[in-house]
Amino acid sequence: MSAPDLLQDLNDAQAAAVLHGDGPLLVLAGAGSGKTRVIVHRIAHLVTERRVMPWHVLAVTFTNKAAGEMRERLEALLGPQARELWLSTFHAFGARFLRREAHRAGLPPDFAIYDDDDQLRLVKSELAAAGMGDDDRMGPRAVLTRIDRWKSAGHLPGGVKVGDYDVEGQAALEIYRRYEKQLARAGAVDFGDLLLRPLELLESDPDLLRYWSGRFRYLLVDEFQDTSAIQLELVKLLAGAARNVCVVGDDDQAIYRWRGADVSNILDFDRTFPGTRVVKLEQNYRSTSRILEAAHAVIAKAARRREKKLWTAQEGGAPLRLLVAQDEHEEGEKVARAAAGLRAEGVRLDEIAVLYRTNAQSRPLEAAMRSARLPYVIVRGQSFYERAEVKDAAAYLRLALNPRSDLDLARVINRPARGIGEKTVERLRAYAAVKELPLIEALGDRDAISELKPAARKALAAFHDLVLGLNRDIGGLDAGVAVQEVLTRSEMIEKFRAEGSDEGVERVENLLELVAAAREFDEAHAGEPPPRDPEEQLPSPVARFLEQLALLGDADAPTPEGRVALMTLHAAKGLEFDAVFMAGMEDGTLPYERPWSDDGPAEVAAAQDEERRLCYVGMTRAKKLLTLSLARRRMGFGENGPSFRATEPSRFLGDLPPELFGLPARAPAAAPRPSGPVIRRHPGALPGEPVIELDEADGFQESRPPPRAAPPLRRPAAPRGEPEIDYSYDQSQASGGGAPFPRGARVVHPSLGEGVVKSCDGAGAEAKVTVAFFGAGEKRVLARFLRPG
Ligand SMILES: Nc1ncnc2c1ncn2[C@@H]1O[C@H](COP(=O)(O)OP(=O)(O)OP(=O)(O)O)[C@@H](O)[C@H]1O
Ligand SMILES: [Mg+2]
Repeated sequence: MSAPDLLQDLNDAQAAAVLHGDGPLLVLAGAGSGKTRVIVHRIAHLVTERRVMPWHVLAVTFTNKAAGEMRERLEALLGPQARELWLSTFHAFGARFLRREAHRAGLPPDFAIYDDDDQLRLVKSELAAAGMGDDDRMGPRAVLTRIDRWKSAGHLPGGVKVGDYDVEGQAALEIYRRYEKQLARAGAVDFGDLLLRPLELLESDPDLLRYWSGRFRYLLVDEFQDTSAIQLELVKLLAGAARNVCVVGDDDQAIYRWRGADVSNILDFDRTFPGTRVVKLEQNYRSTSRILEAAHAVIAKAARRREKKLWTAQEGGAPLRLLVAQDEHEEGEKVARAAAGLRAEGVRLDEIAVLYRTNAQSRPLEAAMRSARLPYVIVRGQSFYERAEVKDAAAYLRLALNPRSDLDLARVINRPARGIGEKTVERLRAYAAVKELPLIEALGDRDAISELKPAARKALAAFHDLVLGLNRDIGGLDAGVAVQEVLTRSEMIEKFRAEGSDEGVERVENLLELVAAAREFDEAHAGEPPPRDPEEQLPSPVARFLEQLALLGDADAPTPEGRVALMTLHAAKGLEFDAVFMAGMEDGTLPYERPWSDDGPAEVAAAQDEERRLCYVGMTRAKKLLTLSLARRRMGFGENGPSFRATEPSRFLGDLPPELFGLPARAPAAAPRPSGPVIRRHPGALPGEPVIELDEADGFQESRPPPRAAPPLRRPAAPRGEPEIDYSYDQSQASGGGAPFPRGARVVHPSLGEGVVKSCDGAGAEAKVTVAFFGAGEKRVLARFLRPG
C-alpha cells in the first residue's frame, strides 16, 4: 500500500497526526472525530512508509474488543504483518510482559490470573483463617477495596503505612500480607499485579528497561483520558529517551475516575512530555447533527471542561425518540419492539446497541429480547464467564496447571457434589495451616485424613487422584481438548445432566459453550507464527486460554454477527452503532445515585459530572438513530426487600431541546392536554432550566398497551432459543477409549477434524497421539478423542 491510499480517507488534521515524525504527540478531540482512526493509520504508515518493524510498535487500547477491532483494521491495511504488532489492553500487555519475564518476577510461566471474584474469595477465606470478624466495616469487600487501592498506588504490604490506632487498617494490612502469600504459593497474580509487577521490574532493572524501551520504538495509546497513575508511569518508562509516544483521547469521555483513572494524565500531557505536538480534530464523522447536538447539550453543563464543539457534514437526521414505559419490563418490551421494527426496516441487528447504566438493568432487557426472539449478546464477559459452573471449570483448569492453588482447590473439592462435607474441608484446612502446606499436599497426607470416616477418606483420595491426573495430562493439550477433559473427568456435565432440571440443562449448555469458546481459541491461534524472540517462551494453550477468560473485562466478549449488543455505558466506550437505545433515563439510574453514601459535596459533584460524561459517551455511540427510554417505576431494593418505586425522568433529558425530538420548540402552554404519561421537569431543576414536556399527543410515541398489574417478582422462564453452537461432539464418544493408532493412520478429531497419525506414546485411552491435522496442523491430543478416519 502506498502513502496516498493511507492518507486519502483523512482530513488535514488527521493526516498531520498520522505523518507526525518522531517525538510526543497528543490528539485531544471529541467523540467520533477519528482519533482511533488516526492511531490505526499512523501504525500502518509507520510500518509501510517508515519501515518500522511491526514488533517495534506497541499500541494500547481500553478493551480487548477495541484491540480486536484495531487488529482487524490493521490486518486489512497491512496483511499478516499486523500479527506481529503488540496490540492489546494495558492489562493484557502486562500479562504478556510477565509471561515473558516470569522468571525475573519469580512466577511460573503458566501463572494464573485472579479476577475480582477470585480476589474476594481469597480475602474471605483469609479473614476466616485469621479469625477476623465479618462485620460491615471489616467485610471482605471493604478489605479488598483497601488492598486494591494499595496496589494501584504501587504499594506492596512492606510499603504500606498504617497508623497504630487504625485498627481496621492494621487488620486489612494483615489480610493483605496473607493474601500476597497465598498468591505467591498459587503462582498467581491479580489484576493489580499485571501492571504493578511489570512496573517494578522495569524500575528496578536498568538493563531490562533498556531492552524493553528499545524494543518498543513507537508507543500509541487510545482513550488516554482514562489511564491511571501506574499506566502513565509505564508509558513514561517504555517511551525511553526516544519519546515516540502518541496518545489520543477526549477529556469529555473520562468515565473511569472511580477506578483510579486520572484525567490530568491527558490534560497535563504536554507537561509530562515537554515539546509535545498537539493536534485537535473538529469534524465528527460518526453521527447526525441532531445526535451531536443532544450530546453537546448534556456535556456542555459539566463543570470544568475544555469547550470543544464538533461539527458534522450529516445535517439533520432522524429525530431522537423517547420511549416511556410503566416499569422496566414494559421498557424492555418497548425497546425490543422498536429494535424489531428497525430490523424490519433493514437495519442489521449488529448495528443496534442497547446501553444501560447498571448491570442489574440487563435482566428485563434480556428477557424482552428473548420473548421477541431477537438474537442478542451481552457484551460483557461476566454474564457468561461469571457463571458458577464456568468458573468451576476454570478452577479445575487452573488446578490442572498448578495443584498448589488452594483457592481453586477449595472451590471445586465438592463440585460436583462428591460427599466431601464442609467439616472435612475445615479439618484439612486446619491441618494445612499448621503444617504450612498447600491443601493438595494435605490431601495426600495420611495423618491429615486418618481420623476421617472411610467414605470421606475415599472421596478425598479420588479427588486427589483427579487433580493430580489432570495436572499430569492437561498441560500440553490444546485448550478445547483440555476443557473437554476437565468436564469429563470431573463429571460436571454428567452430574448436571442427571439433575434433569431446567437449571441443570442451562448449566450443561454453558459448559458446552465454554468448550466451544476454547476450540475457537485454538482455531484462532492455530496458524500463529512462533515468537520471533527465542527467549519468549509460550505458555501452554490452557494458560493462554485462561488468561483470555480472566482478561475478559467489561467490554470483551466477542460480538457475533447478527445480534443486538446489550452492554453497560462503560463498556460502549469507543464503539459505534447505527441505532443506539439508552435505557433507564431516570434520576437515580442515569445519573446514578448510590443509595447509601456519606460522600461530601465535592465528591458528589465530581461523581455527577462523571455521570454526565457517561451520558455523553452513550449518546455519541449512535450514528443515525438515538432512542432514549425510561420506566415510570422501577424495582428497587429497600429495607423490606424488593419493591417498586416511582421514578423521575433523568435531569439529562431536561437538558435536551425538544426540537431534537422533532417537536415544536415550546409546547403551547394553554393547549389542552389529553391524559397520558407526561415527562416533567425534574423537581430539583432550577427555575429557567429547560423543561421537556412530552406526551402521546406529541405523536412520537407508540400506542400503549392497557395498564396492568405489577408483574410478579419471579417471572416464568423465557423460552429457550435454539442452540447456536454445534454440540455435535458427544461425551459418549470419549468414553469408548480408542486404542492407540498406528503411524500413518487416518483419524478424525471432534474439533480438529481429519489428520494423519505421526506418533503415539502411552497405551489405552490415556495415550497421547501426535497428529498432523489437515486444517489445524500438528497437534498432540489424547487417543480417546480420536476415531479412525
Ligand atoms: N476522515 C474520515 N473520513 C471518513 N470517515 C471517517 C474519517 N475519520 C473517521 N471516520 C469514521 O468516523 C467514525 C468515528 O471514528 P473513530 O472511531 O476513529 O473516532 P474516535 O474519535 O476514536 O471516537 P471515540 O471518541 O468515540 O473513540 C468511524 O466510523 C470512522 O471510520
Ligand atoms: Mg476511539
